[in-house]
Amino acid sequence: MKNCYPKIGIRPIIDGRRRGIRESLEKMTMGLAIRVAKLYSETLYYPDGSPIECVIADTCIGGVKEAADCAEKFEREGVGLSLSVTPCWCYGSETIDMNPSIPKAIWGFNATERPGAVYLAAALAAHNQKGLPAFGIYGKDVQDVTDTEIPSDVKDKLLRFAKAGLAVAMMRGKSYLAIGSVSMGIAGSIVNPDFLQEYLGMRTEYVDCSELLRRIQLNIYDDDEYKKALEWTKKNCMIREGEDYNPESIRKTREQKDADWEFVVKMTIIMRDLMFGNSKLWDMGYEEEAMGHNAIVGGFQGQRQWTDFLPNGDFSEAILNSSFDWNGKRAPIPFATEDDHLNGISMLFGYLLTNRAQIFSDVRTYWSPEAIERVSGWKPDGLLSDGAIHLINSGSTTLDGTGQQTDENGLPVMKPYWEITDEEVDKMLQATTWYPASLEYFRGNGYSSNFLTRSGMPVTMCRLNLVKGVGPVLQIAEGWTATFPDHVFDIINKRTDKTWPSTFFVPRVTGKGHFKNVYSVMNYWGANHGAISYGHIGADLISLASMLSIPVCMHNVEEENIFRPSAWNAFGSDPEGADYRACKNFGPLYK
Ligand SMILES: C[C@H](O)[C@@H](O)[C@@H](O)C(=O)CO
Ligand SMILES: [Mn+2]
Repeated sequence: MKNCYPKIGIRPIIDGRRRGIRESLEKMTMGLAIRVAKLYSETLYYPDGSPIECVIADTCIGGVKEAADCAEKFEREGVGLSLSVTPCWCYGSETIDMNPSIPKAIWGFNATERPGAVYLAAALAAHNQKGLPAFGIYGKDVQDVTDTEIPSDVKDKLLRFAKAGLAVAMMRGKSYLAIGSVSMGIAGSIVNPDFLQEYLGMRTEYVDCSELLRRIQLNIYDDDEYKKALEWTKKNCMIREGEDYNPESIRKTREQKDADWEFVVKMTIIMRDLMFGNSKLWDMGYEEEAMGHNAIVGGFQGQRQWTDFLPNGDFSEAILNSSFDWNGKRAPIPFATEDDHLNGISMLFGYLLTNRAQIFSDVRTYWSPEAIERVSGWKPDGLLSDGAIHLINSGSTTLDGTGQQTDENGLPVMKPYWEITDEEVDKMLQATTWYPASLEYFRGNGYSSNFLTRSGMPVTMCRLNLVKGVGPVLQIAEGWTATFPDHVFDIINKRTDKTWPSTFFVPRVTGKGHFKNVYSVMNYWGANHGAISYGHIGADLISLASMLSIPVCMHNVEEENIFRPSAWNAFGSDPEGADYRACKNFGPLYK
């Protein structure tokens, strides 16, 4: 099946003067475009694991007619972002990409024989004057005009721009599927269709939770898949059902517990079908249900009306967010607990930038070194010497968050699904215990995944918040996962919800501002949830936020890695304030 992901459009720009100049530059200019396309298709992947596709303009672009022909080709071919490349002087506003809704960048080759950098500056000035933000890429070192290498500083920027631009293009036109309504007054679960529409180009689809019940009661799911899923769940999850910590007086019977397992497996299939549709339902005569909601991310209210009498969504959310299920390894599905769409979208950002599963967590407790020592007698050292933030949540924590995948050096990692081995899938399942839900919270039972994330993974926690009068803002904290010695964890774990998965997060601190210390990161976090991605992806998130006109209110990314459209430089020399002013000036992409 041919994928319909957006492509990267590459525009070789040339000096239009015939009878000498243009002819002498054709090969070199087209060569640059071909080399960038090669870099992209060899380095970047779509969420299904297939290589990124590029479309190069049919001719070099020396003037407006060729720019228009290229725009027409890009439209036809489904281009979602464009990169212009040139080694020479060309004609600024006559050649730039004028499509206002796709991210744009220009690479001006740094050679001196022909002035690519002069074009870059002229074209960026034209972009800024016309209110069409574009990223400028200019290598630090002069290259020979015959040099076919792309220097590493240029590569970094080319890739950062492409990853962020592809994320913008991939979410556009898709839906957030809200199953249920507002959970326990959590502001992030007041799903905001204007934000999704104007900033992300996305729809909001709402489905009442009763749709899950209808499909369960009327058997509107693929029964063959259900049987297969239940077998798999028996073999891989039910055998790791944890001890029932509930008071004996309210414990469920074995029969009830087994029925609850069957129920949560059905819920998982139905939630996925609601998001993406399922052709099997068409064959069963449910043509409308077979279509799904064209979702790319979703969330489930759960608490309280549903969980007060029916099994909770913990199993379903954890499995949807993982890189595998009973059908084998597959792309993880960003899915938010408590229908916190702001965390769901934060997860979507991380997912689209990395192709990796995302951890959803409550940002629960700051454990200071003093408090750790007081309760456990153990004095934290090393990574933990300034304490840690305990991330924990009943539902959506992906099983990839166990940290049971390893890289070539044996270090814990969360990989794109196509790089995960079957053995690693087994390890993730083995590291997870499924506890009967805490019935005081979840009267309807369900099963919560429990594990402790392995220490030493570089991770980035991010979070979108909506602030009246400002709009969306993004916060970003890069850091690492950490663990305590077993006896210390045991003490800490028993003080909290011991049926839930735990990740201890130590942000990289800077000694000042929001990142003064670990405490300040917790203290300045803007909501009860965070989305955690593998890797230090703060710089990619910053580029993505700037494309979407979302200011970043808190981050710990080194200044030299911050890459925003050139116009941002015209809003003052304090980068954070300039970001706010630029985002306000350009406004949401789809307004
Ligand atoms: C069981 C509780 O209601 C939790 O779900 C609650 O602490 C939260 O997760 C709040 O985000
Ligand atoms: Mn929560």
